[in-house]
Amino acid sequence: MTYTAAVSGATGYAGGEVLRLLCGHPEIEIATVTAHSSAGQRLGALQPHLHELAGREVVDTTAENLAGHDVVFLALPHGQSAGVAAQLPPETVVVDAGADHRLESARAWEAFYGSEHAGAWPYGLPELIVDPSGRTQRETLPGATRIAVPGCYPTGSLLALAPALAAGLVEPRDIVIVSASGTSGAGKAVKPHLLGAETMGSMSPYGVGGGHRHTPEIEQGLAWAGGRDVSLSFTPTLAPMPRGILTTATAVLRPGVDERRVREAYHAAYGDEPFVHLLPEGQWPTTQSVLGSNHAALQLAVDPHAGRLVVSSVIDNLTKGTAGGAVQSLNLALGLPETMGLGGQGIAP
Ligand SMILES: NC(=O)C1=CN([C@@H]2O[C@H](COP(=O)(O)OP(=O)(O)OC[C@H]3O[C@@H](n4cnc5c(N)ncnc54)[C@H](OP(=O)(O)O)[C@@H]3O)[C@@H](O)[C@H]2O)C=CC1
Ligand SMILES: CC(=O)N[C@@H](CCC(=O)OP(=O)(O)O)C(=O)O
Repeated sequence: MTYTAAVSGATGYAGGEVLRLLCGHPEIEIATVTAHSSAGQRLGALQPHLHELAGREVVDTTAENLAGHDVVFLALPHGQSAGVAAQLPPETVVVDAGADHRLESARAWEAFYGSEHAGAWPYGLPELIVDPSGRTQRETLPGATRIAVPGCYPTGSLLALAPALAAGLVEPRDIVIVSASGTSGAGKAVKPHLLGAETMGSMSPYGVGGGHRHTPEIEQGLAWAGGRDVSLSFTPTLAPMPRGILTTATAVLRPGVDERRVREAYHAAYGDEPFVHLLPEGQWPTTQSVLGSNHAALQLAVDPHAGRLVVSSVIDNLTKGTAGGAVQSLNLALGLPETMGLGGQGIAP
């Protein structure tokens, strides 16, 4: 059976990546592409890399234009998805790349986003361990008709630390996470600090001091993984590259835990995963190796001097960090093979 899909935010970075992946998905037919200010234009003028779809007309993001599809992807600015989704029938599978339905805590939502909480949906990170028996979200997504795709930094951070927390190898408090992201993470809308002249050959932190809105989302996911009372310091940085996120996460080791035990836990968590790879010992991940693919690569070490576990992960913020994660979760929701349409490898050099 082929499913019809509408993709909203089709002219943006996240929507464009959803479309790129759907062009290679054998069971999804792209029926409608929507946006807002660019409605009426041809997609080829705005997403010139999507050759197959160049002639498609972009229409406005309205409930009428999104109606009648089996699947609707939302890749809209924060706060825009909830209103649109509420107008879609419950049987339509809605996959939201935005943040509107990621957080269970209304308090955290209001504190970090400053608007009314629209309620949480099933969270779309299939590899995430959600209870002490080691169950993953793979068991919770089949049949879901609403999916909240994780933020890009939370994807890299949760993949880095969830196995250690789930196995009780590290303390849930005093976690430190630093991530470097390519500038596409900020979207296409023009922002003065993201102009090429400002970002080329330069790196800078932002959202420093616990202010970034992904902090509660990472805490939530790590708490599901087994942390409870998780507290962390998260610092994002902008890196002079279009795509990719390198996350380095450290956590205090519980007494007596050595690197062999940690490595065993990560092998157990990810050994059979199609998209998450613990690299051979001594090989550290590079963002280049995952660009354009739905893969994540990790490496870990124990720092005996600091008594900390150090894990580095890499993802492509637009693929595993958004559109690839969205398609992976959609496949599970529809009962399709999880990897369908996601066969792409990284690109090099
Ligand atoms: N970039 C990334 O790496 C990631 C992004 N996301 C999330 O995906 C969503 C989209 O982000 P991104 O693609 O980067 O942003 P962009 O700025 O690149 O794209 C935004 C898209 O939304 C459309 N849009 C803007 N305002 C409205 C509106 N009022 N109604 C309908 N459509 C509107 C734009 O269309 P038009 O230009 O025609 O107005 C455009 O298609 C965000 O929620 C973001 O947080 C999630 C993870 C990672
Ligand atoms: C480099 C950069 O600016 N990145 C974005 C995060 C992108 C992402 O995952 O965003 P959502 O939670 O908005 O979906 C930021 O820090 O705001």
